[in-house]
Amino acid sequence: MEPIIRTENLDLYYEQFHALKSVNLDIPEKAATAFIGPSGCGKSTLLRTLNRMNDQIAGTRIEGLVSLGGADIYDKNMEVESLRKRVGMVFQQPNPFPKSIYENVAYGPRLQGIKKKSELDEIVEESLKQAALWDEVKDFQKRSALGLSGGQQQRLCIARALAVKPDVLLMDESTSALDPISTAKIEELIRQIKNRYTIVMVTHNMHQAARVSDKTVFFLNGEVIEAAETKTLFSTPEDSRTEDYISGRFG
Ligand SMILES: Nc1ncnc2c1ncn2[C@@H]1O[C@H](COP(=O)(O)OP(=O)(O)OP(=O)(O)O)[C@@H](O)[C@H]1O
Repeated sequence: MEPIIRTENLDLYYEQFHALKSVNLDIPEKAATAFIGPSGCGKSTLLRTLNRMNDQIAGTRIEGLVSLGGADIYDKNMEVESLRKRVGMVFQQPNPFPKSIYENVAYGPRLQGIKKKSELDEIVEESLKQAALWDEVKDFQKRSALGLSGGQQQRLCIARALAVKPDVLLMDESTSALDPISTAKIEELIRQIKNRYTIVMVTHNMHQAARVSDKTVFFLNGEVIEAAETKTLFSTPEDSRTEDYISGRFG
């Protein structure tokens, strides 16, 4: 699997606190990678470094390299807006705009200058289909997104992220606020789209990582303990700490 994202000797500090310690990691292109590990081990912190969301947290300092398609994303010439277009993000809580279903998805493409209604219609339909929401909302696209269920809102947020055709989709515990049926729908849609997009997901749920990801990365105290093909990591982990974690002995 070809890496699209690479971190080299990546350290991150929140003021004095050393949250990521010399992380060396390859994220394969057009596949799903899951970050697992106990609470506070740095999974979300690393995810946020991949589209520079940590820039917004005062006191954050980064050393080392994060590259996307070979380009250093912390280079002074990197435009953060265009980086975030290429690396989209879906959060734990669904956060649709207080606008119609249609306008939520059309928002990004409009910002990119697409004005033609037929073109926008096509992007909205395709994005809603990819997010497995089209059949449920195609006749109600003018209704407020806030009237959708939590699970539908989360799939709408995924559609909104996909509408700008990102290379990478970051998902930060994107099913943890949802019921099991909504969670299963999102897992299924990840399986459907992961051959077209690079997906990086933080999950507390090891079973979810095993079900949907191709590669799994196990973190402990800000360090990558083990990164391997998901099947290998869950069947024959190399490190005893990985084995203890996946067998439920801690965390
Ligand atoms: N904005 C911040 N300022 C200071 N410390 C922070 C900040 N965000 C996270 N941390 C600390 O960095 C460490 C890693 O946090 P992070 O949220 O990345 O862990 P996580 O593995 O995603 O945890 P969880 O599974 O609970 O979400 C924790 O000790 C956390 O308290």
